[in-house]
Amino acid sequence: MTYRFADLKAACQADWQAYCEHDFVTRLGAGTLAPDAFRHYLQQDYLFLVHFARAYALAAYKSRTLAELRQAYDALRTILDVELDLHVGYCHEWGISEADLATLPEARATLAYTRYVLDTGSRGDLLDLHVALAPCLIGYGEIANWLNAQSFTHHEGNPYADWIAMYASDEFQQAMHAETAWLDERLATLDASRFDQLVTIFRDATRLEIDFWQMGLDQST
Ligand SMILES: Cc1ncc(CN)c(N)n1
Repeated sequence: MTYRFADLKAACQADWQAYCEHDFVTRLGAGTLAPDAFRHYLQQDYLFLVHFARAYALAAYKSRTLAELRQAYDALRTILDVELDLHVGYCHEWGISEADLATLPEARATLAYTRYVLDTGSRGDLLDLHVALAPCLIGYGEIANWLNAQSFTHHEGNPYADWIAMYASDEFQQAMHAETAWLDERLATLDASRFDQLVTIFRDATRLEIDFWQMGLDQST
């Protein structure tokens, strides 16, 4: 059998759907999410993105070729210069200053997810690390597309419209497609036992994304 990224999702179908169609997501689309829940999510997501950037620094360290090194470098630069910059600006609009962000305590869901990704990358190889990062990069792109296709999603006057637009943007969508293509190429060479190892990583990371949404909804720390 020749594996593709779609096979990872199919192996974790229920978890993937619970992540992509979580209540936090549907309320974002409908514009009914409690502002305090979104604010809490934004704060924790800042911490998440800092560790996400570190994960790409780890990807650089794990690289074996110049192409892999460049891929990690480009991703790290995009997170720092685009996603984190946009995020800090977005936090500002929601009344959260950079000084607040610098002193935030880390919620347990943030700690669990980010350290899981870093640990998976530390003990495994570059593919393990990319699979642990896939729910993040590919998931948010799919979520934005799914929201844009739902009749309950409001674009006019929705306070979360900018957030959806950020992940539906050409830049983010291109990064998502490039990552899917990279994974398709790597997964195609694997045997069943290696693929099963990666399913475990992908499922764990997807479940940790679900917990991250829930942390936002519950405003848990
Ligand atoms: C928790 C989480 N997962 C994914 C993304 C998209 N990079 C994000 N900003 N935050």
